[in-house]
Amino acid sequence: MALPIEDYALIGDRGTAALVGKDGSIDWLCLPRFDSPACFAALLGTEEHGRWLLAPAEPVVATRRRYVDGTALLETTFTTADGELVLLDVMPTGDGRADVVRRLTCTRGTVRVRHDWVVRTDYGKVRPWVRHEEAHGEDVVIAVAGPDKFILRGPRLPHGHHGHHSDEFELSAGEEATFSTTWVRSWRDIPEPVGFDGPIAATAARQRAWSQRCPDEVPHADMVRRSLLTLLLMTHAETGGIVAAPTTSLPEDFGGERNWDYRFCWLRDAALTLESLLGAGYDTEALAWRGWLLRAVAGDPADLQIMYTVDGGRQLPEMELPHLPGYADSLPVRIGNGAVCQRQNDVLGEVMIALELARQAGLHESTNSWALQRALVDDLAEHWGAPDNGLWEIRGPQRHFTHSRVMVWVAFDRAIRGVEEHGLEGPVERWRELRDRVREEVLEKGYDEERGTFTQHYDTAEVDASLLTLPLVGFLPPDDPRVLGTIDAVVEDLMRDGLLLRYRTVSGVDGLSGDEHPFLACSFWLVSALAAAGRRAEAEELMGRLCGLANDVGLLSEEYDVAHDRMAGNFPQAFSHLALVQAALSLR
Ligand SMILES: OC[C@H]1O[C@H](O[C@H]2O[C@H](CO)[C@@H](O)[C@H](O)[C@H]2O)[C@H](O)[C@@H](O)[C@@H]1O
Repeated sequence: MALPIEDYALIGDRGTAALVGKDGSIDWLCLPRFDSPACFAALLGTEEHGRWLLAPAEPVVATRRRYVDGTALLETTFTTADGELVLLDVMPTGDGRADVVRRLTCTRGTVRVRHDWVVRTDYGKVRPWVRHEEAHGEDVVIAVAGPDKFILRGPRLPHGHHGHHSDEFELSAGEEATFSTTWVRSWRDIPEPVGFDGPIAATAARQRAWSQRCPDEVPHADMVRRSLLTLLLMTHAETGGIVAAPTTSLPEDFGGERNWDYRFCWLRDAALTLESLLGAGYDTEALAWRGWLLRAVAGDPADLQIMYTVDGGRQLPEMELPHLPGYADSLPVRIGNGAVCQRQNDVLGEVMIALELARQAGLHESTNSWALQRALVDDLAEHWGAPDNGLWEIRGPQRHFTHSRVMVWVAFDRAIRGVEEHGLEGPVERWRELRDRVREEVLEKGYDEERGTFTQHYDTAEVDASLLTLPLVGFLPPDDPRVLGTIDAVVEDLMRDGLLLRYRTVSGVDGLSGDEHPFLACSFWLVSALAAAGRRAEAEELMGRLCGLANDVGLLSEEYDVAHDRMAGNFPQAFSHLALVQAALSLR
């Protein structure tokens, strides 16, 4: 059975990523790309669905974990009655290969080690054909199924028994053993061994250089650095696409149906990630993402999707995997995401903010990029009044969501700034007229005079945590009474155990059964809104609490179940980490 979500840590090579449990088991890995079928899927089932365990065979009395300073090299230290074993987990980056390298070092006494290599392709469904073979002068274990070939190397290889490759051996103080799993297409030759010291040192150096660029004076600098590094691991190195999370179907509601696949690039999440990176001074990364964006959305603006695959592909049909029992019996397990077909009118506003910030940071606006923005804004000018599914991707009837409409205002506003402040060309008069019209409409239909708050959509008295972003995007000043009233109403209606829900599910707006837990990004938005409104002490207190919810290696999931003190939803989630960075910057 899978561990609590917070007991996992992330390793990755910027093509894909794995979740390593505190127990030394890799329970989630999709190779070679984030959205490839998993070969280790125990996270959503049992060890029969694939995992790779290296850990003491004897009872463990204590486990400590950390990332090696400023890197994503994961070090897990197990203490047993007879000794201490350190496990270093790494996925080397920058070499175009797909390897997971695991080094065991016994640092004290003697430790008996358990090794269990269970490869199951197609998300735990298919048992590959496994054999021992000699390659490049050494014995290896090879697992082949369809298009995939996995090669296990190490000083002592496990033997097959009932579909598991298992072994036990002893390590004494000063001894070490390094194992690797390499993925290649099944028709390719077995590659050379990955090596250890060179690739690992190069990976560590690249990651450390990235972390060190984060300014020291940012509040909660360690958490911000870890967040930025986590966002880097979720950015596909070759294409610049940023996935929302490396997992699918970690539940928002334990035992419920709110299980979604996040291994794709949302324009919203990616744009917000970029905003955080630019805010923290990581300017050049904007170029890679802009390149991804221009390729993904190229074509008729009417065909714009709200999400794409990491290479900009448009097909991500949602389907269920009935062979998987789900994390904590949360069914269905889904792959693909039906929200791809939704209308979400906020998205262009988020994209326009990110591109405007890139301009402000001095990144040259290419003719192609601005022409694309103009075309997208012109298309929005035709359809901005349509109801939509909103940023929460509700599956109930479409509505006139206030946040979406404000983000339409933002799209026109940032297009106008392109002309006014950066000398770009466009129909600025028309955009100004539209911007004013949208604003008037929002103030008239999206504001509840009686309660003194903005509302979730035009036909409700409910509020929504997304309304906290209104001052952050410049729609109204942060100390405007309507903003202050909205902060109070959101806190009054949506605060649960000190954290914010996105909205009240009992209103039925999302068309789903069950409930969900507080959404961490919303709680970080509250920090930013409070800080902007001058309520600094409250903002700092909440920020401290939120940072304290991160797991022992500084990672956050999408939601937090305060009553049971556990993480919920996909993990780690870009939305939570990028909002953490933005909140920290707002406290600067
Ligand atoms: O809660 C229902 C929706 O949940 C997912 O969407 C959420 O995650 C997205 C990626 O981080 C984010 O962009 C969005 O704002 C969130 O609501 C899921 O992807 C949807 O299919 C689902 O309807």
